[in-house]
Amino acid sequence: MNAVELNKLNFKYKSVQKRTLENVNLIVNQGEILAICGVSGSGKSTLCNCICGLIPNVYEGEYSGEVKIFGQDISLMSRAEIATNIGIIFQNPSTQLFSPTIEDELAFGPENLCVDRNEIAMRIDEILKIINMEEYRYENPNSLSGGQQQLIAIASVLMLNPKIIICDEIMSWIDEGGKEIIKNLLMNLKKQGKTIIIVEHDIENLKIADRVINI
Ligand SMILES: Nc1ncnc2c1ncn2[C@@H]1O[C@H](COP(=O)(O)OP(=O)(O)OP(=O)(O)O)[C@@H](O)[C@H]1O
Repeated sequence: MNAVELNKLNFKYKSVQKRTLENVNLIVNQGEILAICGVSGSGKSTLCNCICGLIPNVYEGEYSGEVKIFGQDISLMSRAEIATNIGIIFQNPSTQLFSPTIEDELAFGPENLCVDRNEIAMRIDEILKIINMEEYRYENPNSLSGGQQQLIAIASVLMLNPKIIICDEIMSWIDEGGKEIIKNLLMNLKKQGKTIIIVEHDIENLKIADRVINI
Protein backbone atom coordinates (compact mmCIF):
# COMPACT_ATOMS: atom_id res chain seq x y z
CA MET A 1 0.00 0.00 0.00
CA ASN A 2 1.15 3.57 -0.65
CA ALA A 3 2.19 5.39 2.51
CA VAL A 4 1.17 8.74 1.04
CA GLU A 5 -0.87 9.60 -2.02
CA LEU A 6 -1.51 13.15 -3.18
CA ASN A 7 -4.10 13.70 -5.88
CA LYS A 8 -4.55 17.03 -7.68
CA LEU A 9 -3.43 18.97 -4.61
CA ASN A 10 -3.72 22.77 -4.76
CA PHE A 11 -2.99 25.26 -2.03
CA LYS A 12 -2.92 29.07 -1.94
CA TYR A 13 -2.03 30.91 1.28
CA LYS A 14 -4.67 33.44 2.26
CA SER A 15 -2.20 36.34 2.14
CA VAL A 16 -0.68 35.62 -1.29
CA GLN A 17 -2.05 35.96 -4.83
CA LYS A 18 -0.68 32.85 -6.48
CA ARG A 19 -1.09 29.18 -5.60
CA THR A 20 1.99 27.73 -3.87
CA LEU A 21 1.00 24.20 -4.82
CA GLU A 22 -0.68 23.60 -8.16
CA ASN A 23 -2.03 20.21 -9.20
CA VAL A 24 0.51 18.16 -7.24
CA ASN A 25 0.28 14.39 -7.66
CA LEU A 26 2.66 12.22 -5.69
CA ILE A 27 2.99 8.71 -4.35
CA VAL A 28 5.35 7.88 -1.49
CA ASN A 29 5.98 4.16 -1.16
CA GLN A 30 5.85 2.50 2.22
CA GLY A 31 9.36 2.00 3.62
CA GLU A 32 11.21 4.35 1.28
CA ILE A 33 13.26 7.45 1.97
CA LEU A 34 11.97 10.06 -0.44
CA ALA A 35 13.86 13.33 -0.80
CA ILE A 36 12.11 16.50 -1.94
CA CYS A 37 14.34 19.11 -3.59
CA GLY A 38 13.60 22.44 -5.22
CA VAL A 39 14.63 26.07 -5.19
CA SER A 40 13.84 28.28 -2.22
CA GLY A 41 10.14 29.16 -2.17
CA SER A 42 9.10 26.33 -4.50
CA GLY A 43 6.74 24.96 -1.85
CA LYS A 44 8.63 22.09 -0.22
CA SER A 45 7.62 23.02 3.35
CA THR A 46 4.09 23.75 2.18
CA LEU A 47 3.92 20.26 0.69
CA CYS A 48 5.19 18.71 3.95
CA ASN A 49 2.60 20.69 5.89
CA CYS A 50 -0.15 19.29 3.64
CA ILE A 51 1.09 15.72 4.11
CA CYS A 52 0.98 16.03 7.91
CA GLY A 53 -2.33 17.91 8.02
CA LEU A 54 -1.00 21.27 9.29
CA ILE A 55 -2.53 22.50 6.04
CA PRO A 56 -5.49 23.07 6.05
CA ASN A 57 -5.93 22.52 9.83
CA VAL A 58 -3.54 25.27 10.99
CA TYR A 59 -2.62 27.43 7.99
CA GLU A 60 -5.47 29.30 6.35
CA GLY A 61 -5.92 29.35 2.59
CA GLU A 62 -7.67 27.85 -0.40
CA TYR A 63 -7.16 24.10 -0.40
CA SER A 64 -8.38 21.45 -2.79
CA GLY A 65 -7.41 17.94 -3.79
CA GLU A 66 -6.77 14.83 -1.78
CA VAL A 67 -4.14 13.61 0.70
CA LYS A 68 -4.31 9.92 1.56
CA ILE A 69 -2.31 8.27 4.33
CA PHE A 70 -2.16 4.49 3.93
CA GLY A 71 -5.23 4.76 1.74
CA GLN A 72 -7.24 6.84 4.19
CA ASP A 73 -8.33 10.38 3.37
CA ILE A 74 -6.51 12.65 5.86
CA SER A 75 -9.51 15.00 6.06
CA LEU A 76 -11.46 12.16 7.69
CA MET A 77 -8.76 11.40 10.27
CA SER A 78 -8.76 12.83 13.81
CA ARG A 79 -5.78 14.91 14.99
CA ALA A 80 -4.73 12.00 17.24
CA GLU A 81 -4.90 9.56 14.31
CA ILE A 82 -2.78 11.90 12.20
CA ALA A 83 -0.23 12.35 15.01
CA THR A 84 0.19 8.61 15.49
CA ASN A 85 0.64 8.09 11.75
CA ILE A 86 2.84 11.04 10.80
CA GLY A 87 5.49 12.99 12.67
CA ILE A 88 7.19 16.11 11.37
CA ILE A 89 10.52 17.61 12.41
CA PHE A 90 11.49 21.13 11.40
CA GLN A 91 14.72 22.95 10.58
CA ASN A 92 15.26 24.71 13.89
CA PRO A 93 15.06 22.30 16.85
CA SER A 94 14.79 25.09 19.42
CA THR A 95 11.34 26.00 18.04
CA GLN A 96 10.15 22.47 18.84
CA LEU A 97 11.57 22.04 22.33
CA PHE A 98 9.88 23.84 25.19
CA SER A 99 9.90 21.57 28.26
CA PRO A 100 12.25 22.03 31.25
CA THR A 101 13.78 18.56 30.90
CA ILE A 102 14.28 16.10 28.09
CA GLU A 103 12.15 13.57 29.94
CA ASP A 104 9.24 16.05 30.04
CA GLU A 105 9.80 16.90 26.40
CA LEU A 106 9.56 13.26 25.35
CA ALA A 107 6.54 12.63 27.55
CA PHE A 108 4.57 15.62 26.23
CA GLY A 109 3.15 14.08 23.01
CA PRO A 110 2.04 10.72 24.46
CA GLU A 111 0.67 12.40 27.62
CA ASN A 112 -1.56 14.49 25.37
CA LEU A 113 -2.83 11.29 23.81
CA CYS A 114 -3.46 9.80 27.28
CA VAL A 115 -0.88 7.05 26.89
CA ASP A 116 -0.36 5.13 30.14
CA ARG A 117 2.38 6.54 32.46
CA ASN A 118 4.37 3.29 32.65
CA GLU A 119 4.21 2.88 28.90
CA ILE A 120 5.55 6.45 28.47
CA ALA A 121 8.44 5.77 30.88
CA MET A 122 9.30 2.59 28.95
CA ARG A 123 9.23 4.39 25.61
CA ILE A 124 11.50 7.15 26.98
CA ASP A 125 14.07 4.52 28.13
CA GLU A 126 13.94 2.82 24.75
CA ILE A 127 14.19 5.97 22.64
CA LEU A 128 16.98 7.58 24.67
CA LYS A 129 18.90 4.33 24.15
CA ILE A 130 18.31 4.44 20.39
CA ILE A 131 19.71 7.97 20.14
CA ASN A 132 22.42 7.20 22.70
CA MET A 133 21.47 10.06 25.03
CA GLU A 134 20.39 8.20 28.16
CA GLU A 135 22.53 10.37 30.45
CA TYR A 136 20.76 13.56 29.28
CA ARG A 137 17.31 12.52 30.58
CA TYR A 138 17.04 15.24 33.24
CA GLU A 139 18.93 17.98 31.35
CA ASN A 140 17.30 21.11 29.99
CA PRO A 141 17.04 20.93 26.16
CA ASN A 142 18.53 24.44 25.96
CA SER A 143 21.82 23.15 27.37
CA LEU A 144 22.34 20.82 24.39
CA SER A 145 24.20 21.36 21.10
CA GLY A 146 22.13 21.93 17.93
CA GLY A 147 22.73 18.33 16.83
CA GLN A 148 21.66 16.95 20.21
CA GLN A 149 18.57 19.18 20.22
CA GLN A 150 17.63 17.88 16.78
CA LEU A 151 18.03 14.29 18.03
CA ILE A 152 15.65 15.11 20.90
CA ALA A 153 13.19 16.67 18.42
CA ILE A 154 13.34 13.43 16.40
CA ALA A 155 13.00 11.39 19.59
CA SER A 156 9.90 13.32 20.65
CA VAL A 157 8.32 12.46 17.31
CA LEU A 158 9.36 8.80 17.67
CA MET A 159 7.59 8.69 21.06
CA LEU A 160 4.30 8.42 19.14
CA ASN A 161 5.75 5.67 16.95
CA PRO A 162 4.55 7.23 13.67
CA LYS A 163 4.72 5.17 10.48
CA ILE A 164 5.73 8.22 8.42
CA ILE A 165 8.42 10.71 9.44
CA ILE A 166 8.83 14.03 7.65
CA CYS A 167 12.15 15.84 8.06
CA ASP A 168 11.97 19.41 6.76
CA GLU A 169 15.61 20.49 6.27
CA ILE A 170 16.53 19.09 9.67
CA MET A 171 20.25 18.99 8.99
CA SER A 172 20.84 22.58 7.89
CA TRP A 173 21.94 23.83 11.33
CA ILE A 174 23.78 20.71 12.39
CA ASP A 175 27.55 20.09 12.41
CA GLU A 176 29.07 17.25 10.37
CA GLY A 177 29.19 14.80 13.30
CA GLY A 178 25.56 15.49 14.13
CA LYS A 179 24.56 14.98 10.48
CA GLU A 180 26.16 11.52 10.42
CA ILE A 181 24.32 10.47 13.60
CA ILE A 182 21.00 11.74 12.19
CA LYS A 183 21.52 10.05 8.81
CA ASN A 184 22.34 6.73 10.52
CA LEU A 185 19.25 7.09 12.68
CA LEU A 186 17.05 7.75 9.62
CA MET A 187 18.51 4.74 7.81
CA ASN A 188 17.86 2.54 10.86
CA LEU A 189 14.28 3.81 11.02
CA LYS A 190 13.86 2.89 7.36
CA LYS A 191 15.15 -0.63 8.15
CA GLN A 192 12.38 -0.85 10.77
CA GLY A 193 9.84 -0.15 8.02
CA LYS A 194 9.28 3.56 8.54
CA THR A 195 8.52 5.76 5.56
CA ILE A 196 10.71 8.85 5.56
CA ILE A 197 10.31 12.08 3.62
CA ILE A 198 13.23 14.49 3.73
CA VAL A 199 13.48 18.01 2.36
CA GLU A 200 17.14 18.47 1.53
CA HIS A 201 19.56 20.59 -0.49
CA ASP A 202 22.86 19.01 0.48
CA ILE A 203 24.02 16.38 -2.00
CA GLU A 204 25.82 14.46 0.77
CA ASN A 205 22.62 14.13 2.80
CA LEU A 206 20.66 13.15 -0.32
CA LYS A 207 22.72 9.95 -0.54
CA ILE A 208 20.47 8.26 2.03
CA ALA A 209 17.42 8.75 -0.23
CA ASP A 210 15.97 5.94 -2.35
CA ARG A 211 14.35 8.52 -4.64
CA VAL A 212 14.67 12.25 -5.19
CA ILE A 213 11.93 14.46 -6.63
CA ASN A 214 12.00 18.12 -7.56
CA ILE A 215 9.21 20.55 -6.98
N1 LIG B 1 2.48 31.00 6.30
C1 LIG B 1 2.60 31.52 5.08
N2 LIG B 1 1.81 32.53 4.67
C2 LIG B 1 1.91 33.05 3.43
N3 LIG B 1 2.80 32.61 2.51
C3 LIG B 1 3.62 31.61 2.86
C4 LIG B 1 3.56 31.01 4.15
N4 LIG B 1 4.49 30.03 4.20
C5 LIG B 1 5.09 30.03 2.99
N5 LIG B 1 4.58 30.96 2.19
C6 LIG B 1 4.97 31.27 0.82
O1 LIG B 1 4.79 30.09 0.03
C7 LIG B 1 5.89 29.92 -0.86
C8 LIG B 1 6.51 28.57 -0.62
O2 LIG B 1 7.08 28.55 0.68
P1 LIG B 1 7.71 27.23 1.28
O3 LIG B 1 8.28 27.59 2.62
O4 LIG B 1 6.73 26.14 1.20
O5 LIG B 1 8.89 26.96 0.23
P2 LIG B 1 10.21 26.09 0.37
O6 LIG B 1 10.44 25.45 -0.95
O7 LIG B 1 10.10 25.19 1.56
O8 LIG B 1 11.30 27.22 0.65
P3 LIG B 1 12.71 27.14 1.42
O9 LIG B 1 13.58 26.20 0.64
O10 LIG B 1 13.21 28.54 1.36
O11 LIG B 1 12.44 26.67 2.81
C9 LIG B 1 6.84 31.10 -0.62
O12 LIG B 1 6.56 32.08 -1.59
C10 LIG B 1 6.46 31.58 0.75
O13 LIG B 1 6.68 32.95 0.90
